[in-house]
Amino acid sequence: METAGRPQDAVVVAIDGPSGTGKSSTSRAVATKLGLRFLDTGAQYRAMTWWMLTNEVDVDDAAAVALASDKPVLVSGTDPLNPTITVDGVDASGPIRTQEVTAAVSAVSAVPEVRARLVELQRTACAESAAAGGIVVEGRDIGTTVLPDATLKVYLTASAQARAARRSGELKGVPGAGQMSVEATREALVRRDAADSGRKTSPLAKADDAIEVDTTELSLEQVIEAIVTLVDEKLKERTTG
Ligand SMILES: Nc1ncnc2c1ncn2[C@@H]1O[C@H](COP(=O)(O)OP(=O)(O)O)[C@@H](O)[C@H]1O
Ligand SMILES: Nc1ccn([C@@H]2O[C@H](COP(=O)(O)OP(=O)(O)O)[C@@H](O)[C@H]2O)c(=O)n1
Repeated sequence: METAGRPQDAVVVAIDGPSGTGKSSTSRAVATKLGLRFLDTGAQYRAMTWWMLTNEVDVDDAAAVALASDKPVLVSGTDPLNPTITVDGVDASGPIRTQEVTAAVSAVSAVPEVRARLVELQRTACAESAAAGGIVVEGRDIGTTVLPDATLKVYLTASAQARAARRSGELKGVPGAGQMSVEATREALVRRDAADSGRKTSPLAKADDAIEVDTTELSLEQVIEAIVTLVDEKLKERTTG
């Protein structure tokens, strides 16, 4: 019997965790290795935030953000080798990584109307990926809210110091991202994690059935291997019932 492409056979991997734990890099690599699609939901919240800033919506005015939240047309390309994001047809992959967007994104992502809109896009991307075998989706609330029936849920952690060192190393190569010391980067990411964990709607949280992986002492390659192994184990459980 032909089973490929059936939604119930698709592999859905949810990867959540705070900033700099390695969600994007590991998710892309896992999706590439397993031949799955890839979705960076943080990029969508960043794109929404960029649109608000560009259109002079006060990001601290939740009512104004809510009112504008259905205006931007966001499109995410889910090829892990070339993930893309456009806003109103314009490539937003560069502008969404600036410090201005990073500083404003937690306020925008706390607005329930923004979340409702983006969660719908995320579930649609997941449903569309079934024909390709499935998807790796990364963010803050994928296992708890967006895809509670995911095949595998992983919650990545790492010490704040390790995360800050990784992030500030990475930002050195991004034009327009601005330069910050490791200490300033650490303070900014701890502040953002607190805002993301403390919001009312769908906060950053580990799902009860997520497997926690502390990446502080692991190389990127080790984290990728660990997650591929966890997916394999889940698929074996499926076939053995
Ligand atoms: N296990 C790891 N060890 C060392 N560096 C890592 C590890 N995982 C990710 N990185 C690096 O840390 C930076 C942030 O990773 P990223 O995947 O963007 O994290 P997140 O999506 O959780 O914010 C990137 O430069 C990435 O290459
Ligand atoms: N599923 C998600 C993903 C991101 N976000 C928000 O989007 C922001 C940016 O996410 P990101 O994944 O690009 O953050 P980094 O850790 O990569 O800098 C987060 O700080 C959250 O405020 C969210 O609320 N829910």
